[in-house]
Amino acid sequence: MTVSLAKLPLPNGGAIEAVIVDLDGTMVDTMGDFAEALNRMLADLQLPAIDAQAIEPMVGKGSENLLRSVLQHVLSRQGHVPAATEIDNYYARAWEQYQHHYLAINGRFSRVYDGVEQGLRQMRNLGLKMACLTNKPLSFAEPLLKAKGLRDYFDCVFGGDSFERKKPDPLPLLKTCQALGSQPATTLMVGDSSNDAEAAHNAGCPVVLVSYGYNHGQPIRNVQAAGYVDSLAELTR
Ligand SMILES: O=C(O)COP(=O)(O)O
Ligand SMILES: [Mg+2]
Repeated sequence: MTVSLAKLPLPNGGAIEAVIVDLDGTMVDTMGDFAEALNRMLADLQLPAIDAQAIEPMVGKGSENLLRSVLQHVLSRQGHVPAATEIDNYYARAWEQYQHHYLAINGRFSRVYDGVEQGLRQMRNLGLKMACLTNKPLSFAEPLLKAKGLRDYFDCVFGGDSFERKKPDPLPLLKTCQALGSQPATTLMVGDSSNDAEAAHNAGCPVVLVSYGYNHGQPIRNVQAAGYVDSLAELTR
């Protein structure tokens, strides 16, 4: 089933008044940036490299979770599972190096998915209020959106460190609705993962998922949603 904004079943037959769009895996394919920044960081720490395929299922729950998963992966050897304390020993330096490298390469190894600009432009033309809500730190998200020419489509942008908790907690969605001045029931979340869907369900927002994103390595159609699209441009058809 594909879906368009005009056909979304909403309570009381209401219409969508606002849209909240996820960033990684929904608007921008950032796997190249993640791989580059993480491998530069791992080289600094004199740890083995990791390939993009192994990184993909780790993306979507913010940088701290990503770094801990990557350290866990590269510190695991046959017969050795790293203890939490072993990961802790690397964490502070890993975060510092990762931040440095990510900001240096941000956007250079990533690309905007087909249909994103068209979809965003059409949603703006419909007069919808629009926010970007990502689990990426805000200091990574803002320059990436600017570099890709996407920042000006949004009334506001929030990152994984903008609020007390991240998606899948509903708090960031509720706070974003507040900032937009919209009701959750008429605010559509557009994302690529169960993380986005869970946050939306718990916030009372309808959710549509893109078919091409990351979703922690799991098939996206196993995640409950009002619909699935192959391109953001489909939303306004
Ligand atoms: O976990 C991340 O860094 C990015 O996640 P996003 O899919 O919420 O943009
Ligand atoms: Mg995502």
